[in-house]
Amino acid sequence: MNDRPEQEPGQRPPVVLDVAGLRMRYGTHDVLRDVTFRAHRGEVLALLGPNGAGKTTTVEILEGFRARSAGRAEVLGTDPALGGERWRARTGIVLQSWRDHGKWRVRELLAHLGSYYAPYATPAVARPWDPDDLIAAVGLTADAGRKIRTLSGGRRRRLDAAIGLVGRPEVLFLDEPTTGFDPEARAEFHTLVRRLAAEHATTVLLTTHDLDEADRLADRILVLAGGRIVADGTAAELARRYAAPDEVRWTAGGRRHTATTADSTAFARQLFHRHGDALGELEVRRASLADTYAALVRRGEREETAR
Ligand SMILES: Nc1ncnc2c1ncn2[C@@H]1O[C@H](COP(=O)(O)OP(=O)(O)OP(=O)(O)O)[C@@H](O)[C@H]1O
Repeated sequence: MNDRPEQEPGQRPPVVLDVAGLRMRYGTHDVLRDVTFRAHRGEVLALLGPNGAGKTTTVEILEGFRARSAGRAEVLGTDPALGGERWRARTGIVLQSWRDHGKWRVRELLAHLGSYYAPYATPAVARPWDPDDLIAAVGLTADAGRKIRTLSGGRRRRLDAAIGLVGRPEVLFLDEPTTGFDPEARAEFHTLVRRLAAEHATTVLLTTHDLDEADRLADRILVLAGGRIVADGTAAELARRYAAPDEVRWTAGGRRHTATTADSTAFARQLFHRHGDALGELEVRRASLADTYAALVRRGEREETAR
């Protein structure tokens, strides 16, 4: 089913996640100081940050599982701290792993959980997702009749994803969704998430440590460091806006040299000019997205310490 709504050309889809000045204090420690971002319908956002940056905390606040200390948070136009059953039925969560229900069979569990969502079906969104269609969408058809405790770790994670999707959520929260996936399962999962966004206009917020995953999957990357969003944009925008310097290496006069520069072409030109034939082993290493990310995190953490 394709439930992506008709949209006037040039019209921006509605805001689904709206977070402003979000703060979270644990004891005397401010984990989130001032987190501000928005997501529109059908957008996939990756929240990237080092260990302990507060990614899970942010997601849990938006899921309504954690009370914030201050600031504004709205999910589908509702404050998650006040969201009732009807609101919850429109959100989906993929938790780290579904440990219970080991004796249940895959299809049986999805049909059972799905039945809770039936009262929340609307003319625009049929709920729940048909179990067999959902099982096919996450690539578990061959395992539909198996008991959950006999599934491999990667297959369990696919089931976790199916559990998060069974109510056909309009917004989906994924906390490190592909941890433990093999490369093939990861690629299939990426395809599934992109399809949800493209065909069903599902808004997705996922946390990850994997820059490559964020780059492949997300329309926008948010970097959380020092309690703030220190960068917000596509991978290409981040690389352009916050590019870490290039590294240039060369030998001259029998010695090896290394320098960093924002303009490696101009730098190399100067080296040729200065050393002529004495210049050797010239290497230019362009800053990668990983370098840009590392530089952003360092800057965010430095700014936090300086406050
Ligand atoms: N209930 C709690 N009480 C006190 N401190 C907490 C609580 N939950 C989380 N923290 C602290 O808040 C900080 C952020 O934790 P959080 O799990 O949100 O980070 P994260 O970015 O998701 O980290 P990771 O990448 O390691 O999963 C950490 O220092 C953590 O120890």
